[in-house]
Amino acid sequence: MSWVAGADGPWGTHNLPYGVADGRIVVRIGDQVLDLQSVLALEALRSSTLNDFMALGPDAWRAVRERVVELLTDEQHRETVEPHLSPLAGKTLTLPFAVGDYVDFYSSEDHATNVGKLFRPDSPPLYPNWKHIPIGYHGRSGTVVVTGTEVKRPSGQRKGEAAPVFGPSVRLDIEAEVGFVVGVPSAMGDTVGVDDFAAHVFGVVLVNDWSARDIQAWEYVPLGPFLGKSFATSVSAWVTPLAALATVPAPAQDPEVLPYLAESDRSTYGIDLEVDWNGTVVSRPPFAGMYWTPAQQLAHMTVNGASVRTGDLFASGTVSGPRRDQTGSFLELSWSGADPVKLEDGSERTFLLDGDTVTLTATAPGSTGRPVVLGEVTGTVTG
Ligand SMILES: O=C(O)/C=C/C(=O)CC(=O)CC(=O)O
Ligand SMILES: [Ca+2]
Ligand SMILES: [Mg+2]
Repeated sequence: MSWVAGADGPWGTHNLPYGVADGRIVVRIGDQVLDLQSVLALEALRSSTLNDFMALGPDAWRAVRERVVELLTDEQHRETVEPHLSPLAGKTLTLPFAVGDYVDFYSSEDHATNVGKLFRPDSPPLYPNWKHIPIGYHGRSGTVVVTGTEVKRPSGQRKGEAAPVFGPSVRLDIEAEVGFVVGVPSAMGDTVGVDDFAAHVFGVVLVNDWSARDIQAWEYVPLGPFLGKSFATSVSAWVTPLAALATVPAPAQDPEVLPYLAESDRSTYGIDLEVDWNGTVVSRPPFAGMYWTPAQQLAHMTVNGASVRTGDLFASGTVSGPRRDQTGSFLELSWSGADPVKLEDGSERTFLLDGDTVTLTATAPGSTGRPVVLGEVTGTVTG
């Protein structure tokens, strides 16, 4: 048991996510943060991003985590460590890592099926490739922003009656996703095997991949997502290390995948998300049901010899479950606007209005048996 007040809650020593508060690397414990460079003699922690630390790899990550648990648990360290704890309230949390490349997948069968039906009503919802290849695209890392950053409604082209129309998006949406942060890079020409995920990936963030459906629907043929998604992607301020999370079995795949995607132990994380729209929980997307696992995504992303770098972010794709109240986008939740969502304040919504706030939260089974809370990601839309 930790000597820190509040450590018996969800932010105990079983969790210990990493972040950057007032420009310094910290871990969260209860409602406080521990300044790591003050208590650990590790050069990589003298930084305002996690990148140097993440590049050190699993042995260093494990050693630091074990030492921090010891410092916060063993009463003999209290006197030296306590001065380096301070309240989280009032601190400025910045993007915890310098984002390298950003890739976004499309790995929920339910989401892909729903979007297929809504965007391409005259074709089968899943293309024949979908169960053979983790579909994804390269996004815009320069517009990945930390939770709390306002999101300005994008303008762009959308389909009109006779000619395209230009103006602010009228179908602004969210995508509730789980993001994976690369720590250990790979060399160009090398591949990362499907069983080598934990040797490269440092941790997990929550992601909101804001999406302008009207811009997207007009522009995506034939090359895929572009300006409808590149204006903002929000991530949580806390990176939950993989070590904090328990693994759970991933869904079986049929047909059998190619050997480079075949995992010896097919597992994922039991991350249960909640989507809150202006104070009303409208959806609870279950990550564990995703068809393609993050290990398969990383293997696929590098199978052509493309390297990954420290700070690369790859997101799962919208997390949707089979039920309407488990969908990770408002496109699905409102069935493209046909079925408005009622909020607790009595108002109705289809897509986002200016002033709306969306907050994604999540919990997951933890590696010690205690549940882990992930850092939230929130954003308010401005006109
Ligand atoms: O199927 C399409 O044309 C488009 C799909 C998406 O918008 C999904 C996307 O960005 C990937 C994901 O988040 O699942
Ligand atoms: Ca997405
Ligand atoms: Mg985006």
